[in-house]
Amino acid sequence: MKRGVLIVLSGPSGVGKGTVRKALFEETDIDFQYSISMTTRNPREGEMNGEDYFFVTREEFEKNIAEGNMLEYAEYVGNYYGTPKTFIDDTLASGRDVFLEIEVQGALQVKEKMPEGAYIFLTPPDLDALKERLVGRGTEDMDVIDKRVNTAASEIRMMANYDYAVVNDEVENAVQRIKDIVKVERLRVNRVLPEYIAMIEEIDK
Ligand SMILES: Nc1nc2c(ncn2[C@@H]2O[C@H](COP(=O)(O)OP(=O)(O)O)[C@@H](O)[C@H]2O)c(=O)[nH]1
Ligand SMILES: Nc1ncnc2c1ncn2[C@@H]1O[C@H](COP(=O)(O)OP(=O)(O)O)[C@@H](O)[C@H]1O
Repeated sequence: MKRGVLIVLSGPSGVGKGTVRKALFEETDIDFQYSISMTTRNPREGEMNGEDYFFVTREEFEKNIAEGNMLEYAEYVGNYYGTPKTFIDDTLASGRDVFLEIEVQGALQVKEKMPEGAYIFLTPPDLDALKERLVGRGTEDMDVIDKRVNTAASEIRMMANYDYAVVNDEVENAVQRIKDIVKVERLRVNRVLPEYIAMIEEIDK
């Protein structure tokens, strides 16, 4: 059976990953399964357990790491964030596309394990715009914002390790660029896979 495409959207905090992802999921012509991450950070106002994140204690998170349940995890500005493994494996195996929205260290860990995915780095037009977005969102204190902006400077250097870079100037533009990338990835998978299967069948004869 055809495997789903793994789409990984990453980039610095405040660049607009969540905003772009939500806009993308509102498009009617896409059908991605969103991977809900696990985190030890506190829920923000309006966030729901099991919808935005699985909110857990540090002990619970460390137990999941020890039991090998995480595809990847990272410690980011004092909290753990990670991707539960089973959902990804099962969903891809069932032929559906999976969408991950994670920070840079985690995305690069996934790339090591699953290089066949489409790795997209969402970048701000510039660092001033990034800081303005974090301040404008108003969900973190100034010292956390400064830490996130400092982290962003080193994250942006990792852009070269991705397959695609998308500038989030306007949300609609970023959404369209990601849709175009997924079209290309589907073509790539659908072109390579039948040839590969034919080759295996030939060898098996
Ligand atoms: N490695 C990793 N990073 C994640 C995961 N889930 C979310 N993140 C990232 O962790 C960072 C902090 O997330 P959060 O506190 O929700 O802030 P926000 O994404 O800036 O709104 C962001 O860059 C997220 O994309 C995950 O499962 N694994
Ligand atoms: N293209 C854009 N132009 C201007 N502001 C944006 C854009 N994309 C997102 N934002 C704003 O920037 C802030 C951070 O966006 P968010 O999606 O929470 O980022 P992330 O998930 O990457 O941390 C939010 O207040 C959001 O409304």
